Amino acid sequence: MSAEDTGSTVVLSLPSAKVEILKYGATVISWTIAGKEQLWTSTAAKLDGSKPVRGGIPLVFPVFGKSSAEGFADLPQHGFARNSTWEFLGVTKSEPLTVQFALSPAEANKEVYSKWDNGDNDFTLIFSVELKPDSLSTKIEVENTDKHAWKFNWLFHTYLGINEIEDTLVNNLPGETCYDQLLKETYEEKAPAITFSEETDRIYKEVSTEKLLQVIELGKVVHNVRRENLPDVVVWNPWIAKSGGMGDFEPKSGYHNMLCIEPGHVHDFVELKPGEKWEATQTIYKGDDIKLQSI
Ligand SMILES: O=P(O)(O)OC[C@H]1O[C@@H](O)[C@H](O)[C@@H](O)[C@@H]1O
Repeated sequence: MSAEDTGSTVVLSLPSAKVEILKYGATVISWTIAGKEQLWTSTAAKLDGSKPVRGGIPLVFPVFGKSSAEGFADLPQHGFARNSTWEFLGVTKSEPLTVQFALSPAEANKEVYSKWDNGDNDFTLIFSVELKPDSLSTKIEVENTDKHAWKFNWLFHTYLGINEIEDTLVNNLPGETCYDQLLKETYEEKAPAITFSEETDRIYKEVSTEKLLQVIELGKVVHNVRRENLPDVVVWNPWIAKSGGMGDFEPKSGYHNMLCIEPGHVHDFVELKPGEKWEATQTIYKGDDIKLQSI
């Protein structure tokens, strides 16, 4: 069991599992179990801090997508957490092996941070990564260290690795309210399972966190995604044309091998008053049983 700081990354190793976190964005860029990669990261992803990483688990804060809301309109898509270099705080627990990273205005990418309410919001983010033999947990704690209230979105932009998108489905979403970002329409999900045969970009809103999300390939559960305090779920696959237009998306056939299941709080902004804290966790774990949960 070890945690190694390589300078630009932190690598946690157990006998059969490993996770690599880039300090830029505190982005998990690889997670393996018995040598098998569990996430998808583009072979053309920039890992030099020149742009957010295409793949792994980018962190989205303080805005999801673009927003015209006051204080957010000038921010680029998905905010500044994914394009700021976080401070590595070290190992905080050995069993299970856990490390933490911090971001505050002092470390934040000034150019982007200053576009959030004119850089007027003091905050502390603490990001924890916990590695177990068959699971990876990522936890975020957001604290308002300012004298006034402010608002934010949070999202774990998780790129899960799969063998073939057309053999893949996601369960436990029927009956949920969905906003389709491509159709720009809100509807109730009627499909018994979510399947993929074209570009997909949907926000499932206020999905009970009692509901487990399972990624099932040819009848086998390949990922279980558990959420704490993360009511919304973005389901994204860029398919052919969209991935073709992204310079950092390689190989171009990569859309077959990835599916973004992105737990977050994005249907509205969370408001924090001075001194208040908010926390949320995503856990991805292995396990074979299909669990169907009713509405
Ligand atoms: O290219 P970016 O900024 O990393 O965003 C990728 C995708 O992120 C998803 O979360 C959004 O729903 C998509 O609309 C977006 O295209």
